[in-house]
Amino acid sequence: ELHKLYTLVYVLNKDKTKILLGLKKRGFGKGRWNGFGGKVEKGETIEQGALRELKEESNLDAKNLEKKGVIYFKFEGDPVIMDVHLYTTTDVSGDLIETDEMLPKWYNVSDLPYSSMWPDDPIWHPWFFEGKIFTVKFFFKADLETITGYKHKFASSV
Ligand SMILES: CN1CCN(c2cc(NC3CC3)nc(N)n2)CC1
Repeated sequence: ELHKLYTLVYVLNKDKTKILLGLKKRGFGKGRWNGFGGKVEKGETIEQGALRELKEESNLDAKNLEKKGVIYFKFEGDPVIMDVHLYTTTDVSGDLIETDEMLPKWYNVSDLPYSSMWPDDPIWHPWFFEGKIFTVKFFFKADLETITGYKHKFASSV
């Protein structure tokens, strides 16, 4: 099928009590808090794309990224599936800045602003915070709000 590759990077503090989110200021997902990421471009690996987007959107350099999963999104009436490759890191350098794309803010992982996040987040976040490696496929209505179903698998690697 038709798949378009995207990345999503969550930066956590060393004791994993806090997570860095960004408020998307324009484009797809404008007005929602999310991790950092974007499209994977020709000529780069998915991981290189994740590092590039983190740097572009937050000015942070991740020393290494841990692959945590792949989230597939199918939207009613759209044949193209979004493959969102999920990474995490606790090892970043550089000065966090607000960019044209993102307003950054550290959140307690116990108190995330789910009403201003994508509706799928509360479904897969528990698996992510439990350190599981997973794939999940969401079926959305065209309104980008209504989830008509999802199917997930736990994996040893993705
Ligand atoms: C480059 N970005 C990364 C993040 N991403 C999404 C999407 C998403 N839900 C889909 C219904 C839209 N949920 C989260 N948490 N992130 C879209 C592409």
